[in-house]
Amino acid sequence: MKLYTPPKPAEFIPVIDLGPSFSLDIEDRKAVAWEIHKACRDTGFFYIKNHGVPPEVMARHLTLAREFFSLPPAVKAEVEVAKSKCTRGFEAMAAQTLDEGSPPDLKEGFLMGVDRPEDHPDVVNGVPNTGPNQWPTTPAHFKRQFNEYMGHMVRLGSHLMRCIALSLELPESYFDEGLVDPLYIGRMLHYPPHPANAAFNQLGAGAHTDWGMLTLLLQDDVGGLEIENAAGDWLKAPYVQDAFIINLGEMMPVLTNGLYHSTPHRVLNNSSGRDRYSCPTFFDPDYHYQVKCVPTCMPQSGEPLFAETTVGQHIANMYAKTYGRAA
Ligand SMILES: O=C(O)CCC(=O)C(=O)O
Ligand SMILES: [Fe+2]
Repeated sequence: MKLYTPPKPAEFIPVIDLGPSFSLDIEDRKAVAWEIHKACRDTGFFYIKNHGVPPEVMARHLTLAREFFSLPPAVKAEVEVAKSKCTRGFEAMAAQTLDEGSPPDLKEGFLMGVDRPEDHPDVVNGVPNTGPNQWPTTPAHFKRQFNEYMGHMVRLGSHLMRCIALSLELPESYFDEGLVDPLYIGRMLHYPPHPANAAFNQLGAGAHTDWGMLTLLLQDDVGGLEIENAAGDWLKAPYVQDAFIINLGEMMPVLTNGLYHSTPHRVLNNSSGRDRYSCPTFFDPDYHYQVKCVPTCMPQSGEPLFAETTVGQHIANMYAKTYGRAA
């Protein structure tokens, strides 16, 4: 039975100490799962501390983003997404429009994901967004360091999915079958200071919800991320030292019959003269995983609110939609 009902829309984003979730004592793990449960039903956004990723790994990854984006435009263009069949590489400024109807986003980015060689059966069979990554040759350590960071993200994402299973009163291993070969996308983003001549309602990232299961966000101390609470008020999601921000993508309401929220968010770099860098990881079960209502959230009617889908189909639809708009 789930007694908790949010009394009113959140006015702040909780910071959850993930430390006890690594304990051998199930009661410790359940205590963290309960905090996650409340946050997922309320803001759909939370910070995590004591997550096991060393602070120097986080700092180094942000430095890597700064190094990459400061390369000359022609060098970045050598690996532009247009040269990839699976949306990997450099995303030019204003290549994406996250909020339909708004002007394109004032950000540039870099995307990598699960690396599949051209002769992999999924690539041969035309599975969307599947294939090889495109790596820049400078900085020389870019690929190695990015992959190392993603190792941390995959471990943390898998751990969080076990916490989320527990938070839904499911066995902790409930999602494991979809996490043998998870579908991850690592992104780096650069938001210049908001220009005075920006178009009407043009932001760094337009209001949107994320598409997948979990987003694990590393941001620098410039700030600019905002999230919409249930009352429709926009809250700032400021920098919290050594913390990641976790939010839920659109697959989570499907899993939970709407109990857990996929919260709209946006970015505006209103700092005076500082560039903002952020590194989201989109973490999903494997391409073929069926996303459907879990038993503990199934309504009595037996008919959940959302149609089931597969991870891959959903992600492919979203790429087509948001990059198509800017094009
Ligand atoms: O840059 C950020 O803080 C958020 C980026 C974001 O929302 C996204 O890439 O989906
Ligand atoms: Fe997002």
